[in-house]
Amino acid sequence: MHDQVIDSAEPAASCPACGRSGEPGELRVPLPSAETITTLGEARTAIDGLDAALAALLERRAAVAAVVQRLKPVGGFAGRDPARERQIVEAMAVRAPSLGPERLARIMTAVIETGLDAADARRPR
Ligand SMILES: O=C(O)C(=O)C[C@]1(C(=O)O)C=C[C@@H](O)C=C1
Repeated sequence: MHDQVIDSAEPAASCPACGRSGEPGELRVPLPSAETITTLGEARTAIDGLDAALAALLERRAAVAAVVQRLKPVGGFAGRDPARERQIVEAMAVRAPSLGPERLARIMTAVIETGLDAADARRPR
């Protein structure tokens, strides 16, 4: 049930739900379809697998966003780019139509601000 492959330049990560390895630099995750789930236990297992994948993606996203802060002329919260943030949300809304741009904007604002905060905490002083 490995429907999605996410490429990266890092070594292989195992599937958070079933432990199977992908190719080096890939995260392979099962994408359960909600229609086939009939019990609370199945639903929670599916959510746990999706959350494990989300955590791996959030960790990787934060690391990449920290690199962006070092590359930008003005990084961190001072270098916030609302147009870029809107572009990110619009692109995600195509893939997540049931959430839509307003809800995704709330999620991504939290993701982006958390990433900026983590990058700031990691920055050498
Ligand atoms: O693309 C940028 O300029 C970034 O700083 C990265 C990022 C992000 O986390 O995606 C963070 C802050 C900006 O407001 C927009 C996007």
